[in-house]
Amino acid sequence: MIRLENVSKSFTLHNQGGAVIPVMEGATFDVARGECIALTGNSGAGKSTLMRMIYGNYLTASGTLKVGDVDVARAAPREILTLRQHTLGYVSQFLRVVPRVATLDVVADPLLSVGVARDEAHDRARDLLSRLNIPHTLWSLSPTTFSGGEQQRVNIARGFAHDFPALLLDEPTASLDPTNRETVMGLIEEAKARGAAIIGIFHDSEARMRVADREVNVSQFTPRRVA
Ligand SMILES: Nc1ncnc2c1ncn2[C@@H]1O[C@H](COP(=O)(O)OP(=O)(O)OP(=O)(O)O)[C@@H](O)[C@H]1O
Repeated sequence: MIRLENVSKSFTLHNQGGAVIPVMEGATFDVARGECIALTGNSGAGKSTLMRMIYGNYLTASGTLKVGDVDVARAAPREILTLRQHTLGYVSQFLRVVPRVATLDVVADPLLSVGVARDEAHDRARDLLSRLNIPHTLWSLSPTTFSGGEQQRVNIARGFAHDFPALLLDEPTASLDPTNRETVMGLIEEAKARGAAIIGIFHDSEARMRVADREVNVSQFTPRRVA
């Protein structure tokens, strides 16, 4: 479902004399449907960079980076938007809060945008918000004023609302209490069971061992720096 072949990337620091910093070289691996792989490696190895490349936030210098049939390394912006709408979900650590939109609509939005009927989308959103222990009284309010933990859980609910065939998870259990952590582990296991291909960064090693089928150590793709 997700296939990387010889993917490389460098950053050009325009404000520092155009210095070019290679950060990724020859990244090659794939993720099958129903499989979860964990990106590991030292701090600075390039885990977040790789996730952002797969999501199309960072340009890929060379190689192929396929999600389904789409080569993200070469796709036009419009194709990437369609991919994000239908195929590739991303649960980041923080919610990008849209002012004045009710929490229920924030969570239902990914479903509404792929044409799911309003009632069905709201039922799914209610179910997720209940499972993630967001009090009923908050559902009609914008999450703007919610606590950090509540915003994180709203973000997770939104990320799991649509059954994306491929999912990127950036520290999905970070700073959750044990009950909510368990719920998120359950959501990941359900996504795997329905056939989602998942790539995650899990600093929580227990979570990683439980849900990941394999680890891919990104340090092997970090270019060697010549001293
Ligand atoms: N926007 C950017 N501009 C320039 N360099 C960057 C940029 N983003 C990341 N880097 C560099 O790319 C390398 C990889 O960073 P990245 O954040 O992907 O590592 P990581 O493995 O996710 O680390 P951590 O576990 O600490 O989050 C680092 O050397 C970092 O300085």
